[in-house]
Amino acid sequence: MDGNNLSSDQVIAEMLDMGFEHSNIVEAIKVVGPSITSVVDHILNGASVVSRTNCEASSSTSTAIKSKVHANNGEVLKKRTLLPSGQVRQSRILDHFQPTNGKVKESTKSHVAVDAVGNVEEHKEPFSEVVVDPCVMSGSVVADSEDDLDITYDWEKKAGTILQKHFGFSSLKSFQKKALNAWFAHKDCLVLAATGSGKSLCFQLPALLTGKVVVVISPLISLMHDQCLKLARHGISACFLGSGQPDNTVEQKAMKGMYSIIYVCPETILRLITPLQELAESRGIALFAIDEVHCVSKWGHDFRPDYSRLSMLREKFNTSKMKSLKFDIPLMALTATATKKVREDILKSLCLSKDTNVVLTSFFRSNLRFTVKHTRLSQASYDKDFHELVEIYGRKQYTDENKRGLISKDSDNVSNSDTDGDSPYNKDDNEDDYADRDINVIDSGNRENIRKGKELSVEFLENDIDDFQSVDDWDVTCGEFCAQPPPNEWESSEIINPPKKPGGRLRILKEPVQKGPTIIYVPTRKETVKIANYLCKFGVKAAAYNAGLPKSHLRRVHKEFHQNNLEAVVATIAFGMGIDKPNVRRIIHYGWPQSLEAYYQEAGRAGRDGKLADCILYTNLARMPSLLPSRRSEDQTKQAYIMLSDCFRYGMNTSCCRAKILVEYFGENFGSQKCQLCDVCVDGPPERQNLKEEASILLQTIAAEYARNYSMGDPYDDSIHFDLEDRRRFGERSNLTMFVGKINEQSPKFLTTAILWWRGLARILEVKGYIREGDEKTHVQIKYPEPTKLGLEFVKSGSEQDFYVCPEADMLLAKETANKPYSSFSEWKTGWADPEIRRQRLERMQLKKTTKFRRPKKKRKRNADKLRPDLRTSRGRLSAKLAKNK
Ligand SMILES: Nc1ncnc2c1ncn2[C@@H]1O[C@H](COP(=O)(O)OP(=O)(O)OP(=O)(O)O)[C@@H](O)[C@H]1O
Ligand SMILES: [Mg+2]
Repeated sequence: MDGNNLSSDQVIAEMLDMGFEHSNIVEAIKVVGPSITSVVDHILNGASVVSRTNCEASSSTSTAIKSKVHANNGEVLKKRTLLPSGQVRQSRILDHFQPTNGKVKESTKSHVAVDAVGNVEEHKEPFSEVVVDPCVMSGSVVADSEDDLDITYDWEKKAGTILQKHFGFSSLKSFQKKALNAWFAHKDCLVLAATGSGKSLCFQLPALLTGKVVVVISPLISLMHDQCLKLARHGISACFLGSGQPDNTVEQKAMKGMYSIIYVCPETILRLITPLQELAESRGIALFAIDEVHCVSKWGHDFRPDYSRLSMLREKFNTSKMKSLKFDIPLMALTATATKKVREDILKSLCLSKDTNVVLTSFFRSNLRFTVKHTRLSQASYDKDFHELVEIYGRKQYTDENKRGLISKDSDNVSNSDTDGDSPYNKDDNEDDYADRDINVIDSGNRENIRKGKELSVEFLENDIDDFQSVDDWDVTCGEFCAQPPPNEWESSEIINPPKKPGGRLRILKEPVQKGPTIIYVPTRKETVKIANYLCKFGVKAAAYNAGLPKSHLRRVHKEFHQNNLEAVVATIAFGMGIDKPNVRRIIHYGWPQSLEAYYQEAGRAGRDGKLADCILYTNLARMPSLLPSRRSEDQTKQAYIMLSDCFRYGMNTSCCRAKILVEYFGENFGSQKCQLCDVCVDGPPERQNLKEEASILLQTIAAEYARNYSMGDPYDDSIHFDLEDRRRFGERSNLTMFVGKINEQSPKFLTTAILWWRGLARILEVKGYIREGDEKTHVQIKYPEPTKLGLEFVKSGSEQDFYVCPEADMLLAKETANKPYSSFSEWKTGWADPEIRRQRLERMQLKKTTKFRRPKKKRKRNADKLRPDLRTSRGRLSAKLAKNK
């Protein structure tokens, strides 16, 4: 069967069956072409050059060769000890680093085939994988300990060559070296490093260094797909497995060792344990990498139940389970967003070994400029909030041409005849039927695909959120990205400090960021469409992205975004993890994120080229955030509230560097450092105010209630809380709003101070340890305040103690709006007791009423004209009804 007709694929498969090393086969094919005889000769005879014309051999040679191989295995398979069962013992990582006299084979430029679904096959064309010269390797003595050779130096040198050749980078970052050192020492490793710092390289290099396979567990198909395509660009063979993989031969090929890197979703890997064990015994598995490992933890922001079953990997791929292994196959777990609690959970849930190395780097991203802005988050505020974006992208005119940008219809003009049932956008299945009606994501002319009455409109979407529970939820196999790397990609992709300017980093805040794409994150699907619609109207090339949209649309958005054809993507969290586009200049969160983990993860999509990028959180500071619906246990709900509360406090902060809050949230000590870029660093904190009077009155009111309700025991004892029985006895407890009501009754001075302001003060008192939450439920902010011992002491001290604090954002907002006419519901609620405010408001209401009711009257008249005269009055309608019933 050997001959010129055999494909590289077949030759590799045959020879893997014979027990040859995959890397040796591939290397030999590159020299002698796809012929079993020539490849075997090449390997066995020390790389003697066999010309392609001599490659012909009959298929019968195959069996003969097999026996020859086994007879000669002393040469080729010296480093693979044959087990009694005939299995080949998997070599140690060290075996791949015998001194090679610097001989790392130069190979031709890669020609890696990428198929329609993004799998990258290495055996179709010669490809560039660095392999150790088989002859040198087979003749060398395997060193038993790292001390015998300068192995560390050796792998670093090789890694350097690979890095330069495949990725164009000059050196490894220090955390990458540490992670690789751990892997090299056969140890498990937990890598915690900032978004965009280059964690992927830590697990991609082992495949190239050893010629063995690396298996990467990843939570999203779109993410796996994206990474496979990137690897293709770098000449590395990879594939992804899971429900999103339409080609069912890929799995078989992967299990035969035909790809260097296998991406797989957690659900699928659990099914593949046995074939993977076989793979470990044939080509060998260098490493299991678990990317986005925070998904393991219930306390993280993206819990995925299937991740928690990955402890199976430690159980099934160790030396006691697999006799052919000399060492347990190392596990490498990686994330950019894990708090201390989550880290502990990861170590425990994955059953990582006791001597797991934890590689922890700074989470600080020095080129990200964080800002929080207040807005009402309504359609009415889009003009104010997005005018900058419209200006940046330079098309301010609303034109019909612009209108076609993304989603053809303005939400205001949606025809009610387009019922949900008719809309193609409600049908996720059979999406290809609708491909031609797809949403026009960019302004590329008057495409036929936007048909009258079939366009996407806000009405077609529920006010749904994207909740992330399984790999299929956001399954977007994106097709091929043809994006070329930007010219200086290699140089610019290091995370660097923004350029130093005279005047220091503070000056940079005043500078606009360069032009480049923007991602706007919103909580609901409906808002993605509304805002994208709005931006398109002003000529911004914008697209909506949420898991409810047809997959063909999502694919297009990915593609156009990566090809720099889109200026803004308005997305739910579905467009988050793993987006690695270097030039994203702006991440806008329009509404409260659910946690700081999610926020930092999404913000981490910005500025991955190291250049200055903006991360702006627009939110209504007058409103407390609420939890978006999701499946949660009671414990998880509590945790979700804690995370939401941390996020809320981040937004309310006015005195601490935002980057400091963020990195310290992940357990990093930022010390007295400041980012010098965020709004707080640049604007400075607000003036400190002595709020002793306000603090005293609030504490007194709370303490009075506490003393009244709690008649037994020592009120100064902090351990005493109201239990449920107490509550039953004394009725419902007073919440903060009731306390403020009491203050208003007692002190007219505070009549105009909004509850919004008191809420801020209550948070400050809580942080200072003067009050605590009296409810066993967790709330976004203190709701049922109880005094602590410290608080009661403060009350006792009368007005002796000063109470200097920086007002929080809601307090500033409350003061700012106190003298303005009411503008929002929350402000409307306050101030009615003040006769002057009441008079002004009533006057305004009267005025509004008279103008408002003039128009509808006309309308009613018009409608009335259409009605039969006898039905115009209720009496007429009643008699008509009675007549009908008769
Ligand atoms: N040693 C290096 N030198 C220069 N650039 C590097 C190096 N390693 C990785 N990079 C670049 O860093 C960028 C981000 O890499 P990667 O996607 O692995 O980040 P990540 O840490 O996984 O981020 P995330 O947490 O967001 O997934 C890539 O574009 C990559 O090319
Ligand atoms: Mg990553």
